[in-house]
Amino acid sequence: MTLRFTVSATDGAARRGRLETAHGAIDTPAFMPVGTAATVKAMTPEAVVETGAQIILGNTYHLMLRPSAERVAKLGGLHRFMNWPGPILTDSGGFQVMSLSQLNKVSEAGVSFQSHIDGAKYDLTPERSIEIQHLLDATITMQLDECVKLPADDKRVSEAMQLSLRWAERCKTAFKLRDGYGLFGIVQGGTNGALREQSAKGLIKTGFDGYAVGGLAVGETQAEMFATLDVTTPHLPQDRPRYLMGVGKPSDLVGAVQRGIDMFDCVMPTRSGRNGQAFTRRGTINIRNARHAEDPRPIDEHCRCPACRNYSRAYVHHLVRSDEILGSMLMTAHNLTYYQDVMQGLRAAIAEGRLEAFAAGFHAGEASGDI
Ligand SMILES: C=CCOC(=O)Nc1nc2cc3[nH]c(NC)nc3cc2c(=O)[nH]1
Ligand SMILES: [Zn+2]
Repeated sequence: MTLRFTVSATDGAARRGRLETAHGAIDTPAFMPVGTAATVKAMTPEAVVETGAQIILGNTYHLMLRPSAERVAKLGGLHRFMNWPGPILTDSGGFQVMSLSQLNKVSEAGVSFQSHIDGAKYDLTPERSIEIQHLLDATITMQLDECVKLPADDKRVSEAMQLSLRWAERCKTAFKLRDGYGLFGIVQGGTNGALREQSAKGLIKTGFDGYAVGGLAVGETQAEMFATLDVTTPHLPQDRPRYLMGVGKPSDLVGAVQRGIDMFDCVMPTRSGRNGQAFTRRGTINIRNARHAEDPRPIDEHCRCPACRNYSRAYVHHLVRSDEILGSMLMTAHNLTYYQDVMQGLRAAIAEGRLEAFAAGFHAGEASGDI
């Protein structure tokens, strides 16, 4: 095994773990800020470290188009290029090809598409995706998969899941084994328990360093997402990390950790932060709302972030309303800090066997309003 994952405590299906990689260790459950174009938008690497994040996500689709994987490799790889010293997980590009590119077509060979930037044509095969992620020097590489938007009929979901299994094999064959680097398979199967079990068993037979749960947060309800996790994670190995992609809002994180998920990534804290949405222990506020225009209090008086330590809601309201760059910086730092504090709370609660009480307190806080 090239990635060492140890579970130090469990509480129900939840696990407190640690993943050792070539670029540093990750305490799980962990949230990965999204660094799409080799940057976590509006944040320097130092600011990202200060939030408590240990690992970030890079997007293969964006980087292969601009500046290209070959150029990043020539410049020493993604860690050097963006001065991020810790682990980086890169996606395989498949999901973003389907959601961002034009004229994309899926075949047994892979996905062909035209760049949304300049219309240039690309063929992304499992082998090329692995090669691109190798050129980026990704710490954790993701298999190329086919994710189906929900709702979809079982036949469609089953075909995509079987294709993803065949691509998983090809990715494993193409992946260069290096100590401290890993390759994750992706479980597909929509909200269908039998298809999820078949996918999990197929991936385990091939063997991966970690297992992602794909095909969720694509239009289903939170209840459907949780129900799918309930019939998926029990089939996954206890001694390997589980990664739920594209999730989510804070209550998604709490519920998914309770169902055995160890890793997350989501654009919500960064993207919605730039749009004025601030996450707090008592729910979310939109700082653009007029009621904050003269509020001298910080966004969250318990928060340790640069925004809450040094600025009023009134000032951040002014910055965001004025579309000032500092507004994006402060909102992003706040939201990422809040997300990391939720993860830290979950890790401590699992270690001390009080996850249920933590979750109850979390939900009570979110429902309390008066923010
Ligand atoms: C992202 C890391 C590695 O992912 C892949 O290489 N492929 C992949 N990405 C996804 C991303 C998702 N975002 C959401 N909601 C915002 N749902 C998603 C589902 C998938 C998926 O099924 N596969
Ligand atoms: Zn804050």
